[in-house]
Amino acid sequence: QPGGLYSPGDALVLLQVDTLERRVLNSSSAWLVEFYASWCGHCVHFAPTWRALAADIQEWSPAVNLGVVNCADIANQKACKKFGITGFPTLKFFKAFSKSPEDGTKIFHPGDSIQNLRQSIITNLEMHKETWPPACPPLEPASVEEIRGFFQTNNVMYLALIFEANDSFVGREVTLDMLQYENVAVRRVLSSEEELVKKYGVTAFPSGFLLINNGTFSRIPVKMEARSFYTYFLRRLPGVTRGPYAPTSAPDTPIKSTLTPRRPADRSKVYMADLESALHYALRVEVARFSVLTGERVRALKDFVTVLAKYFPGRPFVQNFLRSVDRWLRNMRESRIPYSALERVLTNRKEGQAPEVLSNNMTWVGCQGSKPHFRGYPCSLWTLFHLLTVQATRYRRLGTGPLEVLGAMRGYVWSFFGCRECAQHFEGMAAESMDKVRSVDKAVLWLWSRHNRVNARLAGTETEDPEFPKLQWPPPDLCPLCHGVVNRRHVWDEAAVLRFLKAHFSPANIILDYTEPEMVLVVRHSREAKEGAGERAMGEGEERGEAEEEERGEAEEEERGEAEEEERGEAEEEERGEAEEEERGEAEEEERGDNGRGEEDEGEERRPGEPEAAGVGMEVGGSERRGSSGPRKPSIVRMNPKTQELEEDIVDLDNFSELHYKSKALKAAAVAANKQWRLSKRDTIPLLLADDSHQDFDYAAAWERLRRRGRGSKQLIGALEENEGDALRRNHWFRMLGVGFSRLDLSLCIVLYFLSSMCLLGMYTFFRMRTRLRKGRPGFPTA
Ligand SMILES: Cc1cc2nc3c(=O)[nH]c(=O)nc-3n(C[C@H](O)[C@H](O)[C@H](O)COP(=O)(O)OP(=O)(O)OC[C@H]3O[C@@H](n4cnc5c(N)ncnc54)[C@H](O)[C@@H]3O)c2cc1C
Repeated sequence: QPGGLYSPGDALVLLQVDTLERRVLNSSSAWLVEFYASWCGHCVHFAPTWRALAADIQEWSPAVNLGVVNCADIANQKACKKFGITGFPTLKFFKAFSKSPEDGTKIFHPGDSIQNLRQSIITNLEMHKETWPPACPPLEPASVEEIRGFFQTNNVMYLALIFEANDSFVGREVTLDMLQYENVAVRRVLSSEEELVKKYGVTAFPSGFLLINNGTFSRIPVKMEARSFYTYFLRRLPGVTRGPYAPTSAPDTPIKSTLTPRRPADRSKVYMADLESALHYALRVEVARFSVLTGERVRALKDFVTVLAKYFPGRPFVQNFLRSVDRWLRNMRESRIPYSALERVLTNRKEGQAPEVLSNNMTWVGCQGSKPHFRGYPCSLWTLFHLLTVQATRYRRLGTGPLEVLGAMRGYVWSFFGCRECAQHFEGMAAESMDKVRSVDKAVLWLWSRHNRVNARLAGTETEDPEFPKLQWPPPDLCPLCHGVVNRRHVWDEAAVLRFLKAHFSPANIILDYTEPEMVLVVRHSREAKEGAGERAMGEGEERGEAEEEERGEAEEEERGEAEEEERGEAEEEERGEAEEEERGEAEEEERGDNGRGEEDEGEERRPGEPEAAGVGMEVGGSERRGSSGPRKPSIVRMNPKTQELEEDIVDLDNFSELHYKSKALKAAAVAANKQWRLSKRDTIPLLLADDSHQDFDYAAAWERLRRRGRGSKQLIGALEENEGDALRRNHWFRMLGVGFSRLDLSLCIVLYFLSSMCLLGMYTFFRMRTRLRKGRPGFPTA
């Protein structure tokens, strides 16, 4: 499993999307499957136990198999959803010959002890009623009659009897341990079976007796009356051999493993790639685990998306995306939202003058771990929420109170965060003190201090990436002023910490390295959306369980989604956009006022996503952004100077992409205007400005550079040409008439033609009448 916690060397079956159902359902053995997410700290913590359990019961495999599925692997996402997995780790037991994913029953693993888990497997095996796994020996206690006629009905040399109390598992464990061995059988006998106890003179429980088919018997001579001693003794008996069963440790399909190259990252920066990956994972993977969102989850999602739409300082098309999802959710009055309906909104579809796109790539940069299972999503989620708490201090007027962002985080973590034990820990901290937070500044500090508590708890555990030790943060090299010593004890200077957090989690400190350029995203996602629509249509036929949801979702989507998007959407966008703009403007003014008074040493305030000046106590941002205002030279990629050299190509490609896309956007705007779509001044002016500023850009040369760049670029070029081709095909009718003719132009021509004809006809009639009148006059008598 690429990036997973387990490897082919472990004694368990690594299941993937293509093997999960095939292996687990309709199997002649039972299965216990761990569904995990490689980024989940508790899964990392649990992995050694699961691995050890697999090794411990490896010999039970003809009766019960142990498997694992990494649900963090996007390829497995749908399969995990189908199996009803909403949190990690989840253990599900599937009886032999289970028919559907819903047949799995959750197994709780109190204390994560191997013994508890082993016993739990036995208890579940015993639940088989009609369809007992063929390779599993009987586990129920033996009776006097069965023992009496045992050698007549069973062709074995030995019968081992384990005398034990009713609640002991030793007998059943030894039975399963020996199931692959021939010429020997094992039965447990309860201490309450008096006749047998008396017959063999049993005085201690547990104790083992060996009966041979020649009628003799003796006590099993072991140092300790325990499972491993019995098993060891029985496996070495003369004539006892291992049967033809082979342990199932090899996976069906070869493991594809792609090593992700290490991306150089600067610890003093925040990376947009991490933040966008967090958004994608949170909205399209974590939320997607629930086929239907109800009650608390609906509220939690709405709150989360609202704070994102308000405060996330993203690239414009990401902000558009978030606002559009927020608008859709706010218009949803029902307390029940099928994910299939939400999914359509979360799929990037909107192109044109205001693209709404969120990448579905997961690229970790500042959150990249030394191994794939370290860091990643949880790291990016912390980063996202720190950023949001800081952004909320900048736009106080937009906020609804000091708990707005923290409350949204609490709701999100509780309702959706896949690491369920992490969610419980966080909820514990929130319940303890979150409601005591009285200001947005205090909210920033509350999250910082609680995160440090988590860091302290996890330091030195197996979830810690050795290359990124869990320190109390920020360390002195990042913020010397944050640290002090009083009475030889370390103390935090909270005012300095707050200033540092505000600078660190500010838009100016966000680096765009490794983000996908806008145009690449738009082209790729529109293609994926089309493919996705096709797949969904096919999938609906197959996935009967989900059919109802899908249908309802589609109907709702059709009724609501499209109507809302098209009818209400535009009007609301304008209204709300303008209202928020105003509010932001006011907030900014106010904040500027505050800054003028010198309360916060933060420099000029800006709207989310706009550049800002350097913060305090650290090097923030690149020089090209500092203090810039008005139209800037187009550069959507702000490279970290350290990686600039390495990534020269990416800058070039990104610049090209942006410029090309903007020119396309301008064309789209013209088409939109012709279609009589509403384009406000606010929309068109930046587009015109953008295009003017790019007039000297040589597209032909850029295309050529792309072409020369070989295989990697071919896909992109293909996609661009395909997209371009689509547009051309759509417009060919107009192109035949010549550039610049639109439907509106043609209609105006026809109307003018009609009016001028009418005018000529009128004039003709008028002159004709006058001539007639004149001709008739001489006939009249003159005075
Ligand atoms: C809500 C929540 C609860 C969690 N609970 C658990 C749990 O109970 N058990 C478990 O094993 N894992 C838990 N995790 C995961 C764990 O906290 C880490 O996120 C994960 O181990 C990755 O660690 P990391 O080294 O990338 O740094 P993280 O702790 O994820 O930090 C990410 C980045 O934030 C910055 N940072 C670090 N500390 C602070 C701070 N105090 N204030 C501001 N910024 C900071 C640093 O730049 C750091 O690189 C939880 C995650 C979340 C989001």
